[in-house]
This record gives sequence, C-alpha cells and structure tokens, in this order.
Amino acid sequence: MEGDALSDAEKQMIRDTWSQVTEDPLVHGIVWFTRLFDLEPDLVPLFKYNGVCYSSAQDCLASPDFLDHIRKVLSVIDAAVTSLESLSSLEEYLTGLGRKHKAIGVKMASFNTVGESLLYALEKGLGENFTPDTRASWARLYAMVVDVMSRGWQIDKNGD
Ligand code: HEM
Repeated sequence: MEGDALSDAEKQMIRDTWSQVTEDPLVHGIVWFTRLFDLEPDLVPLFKYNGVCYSSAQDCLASPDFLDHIRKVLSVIDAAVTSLESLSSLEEYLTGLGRKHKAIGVKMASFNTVGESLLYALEKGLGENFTPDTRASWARLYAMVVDVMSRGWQIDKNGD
C-alpha cells in the first residue's frame, strides 16, 4: 500500500471532507450500509449475532450489534484517514481483517459494492462539497484499503 500514491492535495481533501462527515458519523454509516443492502441484499444474512441472522435489512439496520459493526467500519476508515502519511502501518491489521471477512463468508467482489456505497454516503453527506476530485480521492483511498484487505483472501487460498 503506497501512501504516497495520493497527492498532498488529495490527502487534504480526504481529511477535510472526513472531518465534515464525522461530526455525525453513525448517521452517514447508516446511509452507507442501507445503500449496501439495497444493492446487495444477500449480505444481510452474513450478519449473525448469537447465531441468529436478521430476516430483513431493516431489522439488521436497527440492531445494536449491527450498529456496532458500522462503528467498527468507521473506525477503520478513520484510522486510514489519520494514517494517510503512513498507510503501510495498517497493512498487517488490514490483511488480518480481510482474512476474518473471508472466514465470515464475504466474497471479495462485495467489497466493490461496499466502495460504491461509501461514495454514495459521502455524496449524500457532503452535498455540493462532493466534487469529482473528492470522489476520485476517496475512491483511490478506498481502493488502497481494499487492496490490502484482499491479501487476506489470497493467504487463505494458498493455505497459509
Ligand atoms: C461486505 C460487507 C461486510 C460484511 C458482510 C461484514 C461482516 C462482518 C461480520 C459478520 C463481522 C463479525 C461481527 C461483528 O464484529 O459485528 C465483522 C467484523 C468486522 N468488520 Fe466487517 N463486514 C463488511 C465490511 C466491512 C468493512 C468494509 C470494514 C472496514 C473497512 C469492516 C470492518 C470490520 C471490523 C473492524 C470487524 C471486527 C473484527 C474483529 O473483531 O477483529 N467490515 N464484519
């Protein structure tokens, strides 16, 4: 993961826009995952707490356990934004996170939908501040995070 693949202007744009949405992070996290479940409803049954999965996206989105998952996701993005100058410091953690998601049954391809949904939530949250440059910067940061997480799938495939 090359932190310097983002220009200083892109990094600044990411920091500025993230600080705007993190004034009320959970609201945007809910928009993010609502969109994700609209686009890929088959992801809902992967969220099981105490062995029980939700019968609808609405039930899932209303559950405290699931809201905690949203908080966890937001904290990963927050860590990436805080570490823009040293993204490689997150490599081991993100690869492990990818491996955990593979074990849960998440397909790597679903992370593309997660990315699309993130951009949707940022657009809704930022309004006119969501410029094409902002979109491109976030898409690149997200791609870097997912690129490292994807190694968790490859490691399992090789039996490591
Ligand atoms: C396809 C979308 C996703 C699905 C279906 C999914 C599913 C899950 C499930 C079922 C768990 C275990 C239960 C829990 O902790 O709530 C989990 C844990 C977690 N997820 Fe996800 N997740 C998705 C996307 C993401 C993304 C995009 C991130 C961050 C970039 C993320 C970060 C985490 C973290 C930090 C944990 C806790 C891991 C631990 O306990 O060590 N998830 N995920």
